[in-house]
Amino acid sequence: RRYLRGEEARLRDLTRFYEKVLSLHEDSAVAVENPLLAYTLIKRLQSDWKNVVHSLEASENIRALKDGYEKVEQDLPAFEDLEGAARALMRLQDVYMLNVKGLARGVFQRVTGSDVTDLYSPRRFFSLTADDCFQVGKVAYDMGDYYHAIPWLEEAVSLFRGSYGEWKTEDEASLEDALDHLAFACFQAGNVSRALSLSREFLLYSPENKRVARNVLKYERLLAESPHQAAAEAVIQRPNVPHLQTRDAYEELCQTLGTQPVRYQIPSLYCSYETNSSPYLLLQPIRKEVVHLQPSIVLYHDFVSDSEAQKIRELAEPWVSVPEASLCLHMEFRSVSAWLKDTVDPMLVSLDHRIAALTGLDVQPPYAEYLQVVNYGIGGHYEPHFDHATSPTSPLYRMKSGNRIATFMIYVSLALERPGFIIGNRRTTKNAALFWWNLRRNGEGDGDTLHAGCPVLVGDKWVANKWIHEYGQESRRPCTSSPED
Ligand SMILES: O=C(O)CCC(=O)C(=O)O
Ligand SMILES: [Fe+2]
Repeated sequence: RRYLRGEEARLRDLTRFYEKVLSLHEDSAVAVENPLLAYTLIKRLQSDWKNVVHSLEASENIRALKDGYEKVEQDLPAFEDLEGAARALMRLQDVYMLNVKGLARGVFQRVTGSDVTDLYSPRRFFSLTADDCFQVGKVAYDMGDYYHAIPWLEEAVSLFRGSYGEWKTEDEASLEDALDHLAFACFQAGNVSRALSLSREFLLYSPENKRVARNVLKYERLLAESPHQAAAEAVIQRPNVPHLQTRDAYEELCQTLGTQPVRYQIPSLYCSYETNSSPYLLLQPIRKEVVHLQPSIVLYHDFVSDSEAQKIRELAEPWVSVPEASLCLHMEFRSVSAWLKDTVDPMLVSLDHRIAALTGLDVQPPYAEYLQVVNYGIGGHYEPHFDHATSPTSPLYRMKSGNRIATFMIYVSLALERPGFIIGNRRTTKNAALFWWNLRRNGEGDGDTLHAGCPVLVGDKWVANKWIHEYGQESRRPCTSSPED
């Protein structure tokens, strides 16, 4: 703003000078007749113009702009952050089957066959520019991921075509860049005829580009050698990511967001007011919902109040919202966590009491970990995992209190509109807590407790984990030798 103000003032001053000169030259005969005018004409030509032309104001203005930028530059997102944010968009696109065309236009639609579902309707409409789309495509392109690169570059090409000739200073790319990248991505994906037509279009704008001209010849030769390529509709696979076996189930759960509970059909899934025979809960039982049997998963509704949930966030915020952990760190796979020791606030002690009363377990350190508060940003997720250690060398054993026997997870907030966690076919609600056993009674990990946090589509999401360990629970949850138990 300061730069613009400076430049506007400079241009105003130049305009004033120019108009003054114009008006003095309106009647050129008078200029030489009046000695004052004659003097100022000579002065103008000798000195005024020189001062105007050699004025340093323009360069001083731009220098100040650059200096100001350089001062904050190291605090600005780095290229990795941009890559991370682009990958976060691509993850949302995959997991929620969002249509790229729609995303670029600002709508979050899942298109499956003839079904169109709106997953999120922003309060304020916002769409992407050609250059925005190009950058997402370029991140995928640079990783050799043509599956994602192609639809984003296609959007970029079509938007650049629509605004051809309107150069924007902030843009990194142009129609030519987008055509060039898209052509190569299509070639890599096996669609030679498409690569050819895009490269020809490129040459219309930059006929002197030798590299692309050579590519055109190469594509023409390839097509002449095997004409069937012309009709080949390339189907590229999504690049492999870890957890391939579980990925389909994970994504399907994230997409369907759970269906209605089926407890009507299964009487053993019931609701109750839970006191667990604890005097602590006698006057204020907690609403318990058994959501799954094997493994046993229990949901405690309104386990925390709104003000407790708010307090948990406030206590964790200084750790998760340090400047460098802002939006950049939160986007993509990132989640940021804080460990809250009981001494930090008396509310944490009362949460511990409530957890102990409900579960009947000892949650004093070292039998349980400090409360871990996790904040996920947009695209933030937690891939399918176990909470318990699956290897004897796991750092979890450093507490010398055994493995994580159970998880008590509190939903401090849900991502706006999109719940982030689904148990089987059921989704959780804010302020609720989930409890499940990670280990069987014989101490072995329960392979059926594999779980995940779906990518956050909108806003951010907070959860708090209390991990309870094996030691200290010997008489509270006695072991058996039966592997079924
Ligand atoms: O955030 C979620 O929904 C799941 C978190 C989780 O599983 C964990 O923190 O271990
Ligand atoms: Fe977990």
